[in-house]
Amino acid sequence: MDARSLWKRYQDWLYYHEGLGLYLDISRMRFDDAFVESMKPKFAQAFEDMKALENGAVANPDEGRMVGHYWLRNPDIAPTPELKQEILENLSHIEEFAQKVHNGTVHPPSASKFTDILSIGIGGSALGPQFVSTALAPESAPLEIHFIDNTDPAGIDALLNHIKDHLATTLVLVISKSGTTPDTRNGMIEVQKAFESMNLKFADHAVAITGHDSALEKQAQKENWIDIFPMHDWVGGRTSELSGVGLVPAALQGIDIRGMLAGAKEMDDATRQPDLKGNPAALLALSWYFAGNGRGEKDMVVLPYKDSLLLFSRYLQQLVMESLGKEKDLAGNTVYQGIAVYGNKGSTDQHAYVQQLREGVPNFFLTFIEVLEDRQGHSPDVEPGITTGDYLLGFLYGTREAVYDNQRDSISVTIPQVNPRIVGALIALYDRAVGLYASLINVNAYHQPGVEAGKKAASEILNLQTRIMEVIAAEGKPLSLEELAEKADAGDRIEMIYKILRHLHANGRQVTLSGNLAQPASLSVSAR
Ligand SMILES: O=P(O)(O)OC[C@H]1O[C@](O)(CO)[C@@H](O)[C@@H]1O
Repeated sequence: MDARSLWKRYQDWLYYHEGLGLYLDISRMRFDDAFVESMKPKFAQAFEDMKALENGAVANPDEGRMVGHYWLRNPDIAPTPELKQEILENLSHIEEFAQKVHNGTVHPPSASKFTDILSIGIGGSALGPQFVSTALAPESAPLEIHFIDNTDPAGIDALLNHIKDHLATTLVLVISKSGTTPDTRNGMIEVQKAFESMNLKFADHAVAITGHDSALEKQAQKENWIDIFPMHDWVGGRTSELSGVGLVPAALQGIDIRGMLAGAKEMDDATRQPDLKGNPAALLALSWYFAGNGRGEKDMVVLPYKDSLLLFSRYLQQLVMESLGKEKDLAGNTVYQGIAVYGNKGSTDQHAYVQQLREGVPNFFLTFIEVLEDRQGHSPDVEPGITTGDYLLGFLYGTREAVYDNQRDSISVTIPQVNPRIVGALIALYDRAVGLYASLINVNAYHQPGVEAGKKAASEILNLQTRIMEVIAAEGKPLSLEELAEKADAGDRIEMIYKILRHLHANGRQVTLSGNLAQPASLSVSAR
């Protein structure tokens, strides 16, 4: 297409949200009118599905749950007055709590104010708060936030070491919808022990954000933690940033949570429109469908050209991949759906993998995110009449052009600045795009059955560890791996037994491995 036709196509397909000052440009996705026509019936259905979902249909049929994250930003559309009331009360609860922490009404036993937050959670109970903190936490936030989002002992040590001088004034948020996620529970137990080792009472520092009646809620009640915020049954982990999960940490950091909710509501209003061209989420879903033939054949590379949006791609990775990556569709057919998402930020990534994007395997499409405001305040020239921000713009559009010229498609989202309203709007834009796309490909976007298999297998490995340790202790003499497997009644798990022993041995735990490490079958194991 020549430059003039592209300019026309740009204008034909440009979406602009006046209130938010947000632009969406899908002109560099090479679909034609026939494709758009062919998608219209699917979109008509997707808009209907979304309407039903917002009205309280059981849109997550496997788990028998409603899907209500849209109600959080507009309680007036909650399906019952009780739910509306609950949402409003929770919001006031969050704001009052943050205010009490800020003014010292809620304070640690040994100091007048909390200074730090330690947030323990994983997946949807971490990614949103991490993204929002990086994007929006003010320079001198009333509390500085830190995260434990893994069951990595060295990672926990590094974090605890970093905040040890502030532990006495640290407020701990334990965030888990299920209240049973082992990674989160492990982090919590290690943090509890760190408090005890400094003669600090953990309960006086702890807040739970969790589902009703969960093990975590019960523990918090029994131990009389500072406070408990609910996670609703009808809000999924990956769409929970605008529930207590994201709002409690954000409010504590002094981030304008009403602004985030307002931006999300404005975007929800725009993406509710049953009009393909006038609905930015539908335009995204259309583009994703086109890129990957509705089968996720191309990966989504997300490149925000702004450091503060670095974690947006990681946030979207869970939102998109956990929602769309499904083996079965809603009719039970095997479909192996999904869209792979990766990316960090521009222009940084141009010096990492953009070489391959420009010239290598054409198995992706790009999403550029441009922020119009360079910085607050004046930018000095780095060359006559040219600033660092001009360079960033040049690199973004240079890359867009270079990849397009080589048959690689891209979407561009342009926002005026990174502020709470816009961040809320971006979250809402992608929530809806994922919901619509899921409807186009007929999958349940709101469950995650695949994650359970890994969790179950992990728990079997831990049981196996307990079993073999019992055998080793009872035996009192060296055993070959074969003998151990047989005695533990796990003849088919010999490789796993070897790996458990290797790990225990490397950490100086209860076992000693003798023999040739290069030949696992030659090893024998005894109690240390
Ligand atoms: O909030 P929870 O229940 O601890 O779950 C954390 C994450 O784990 C998952 O269930 C996947 O294992 C995600 O869907 C969720 O966001």
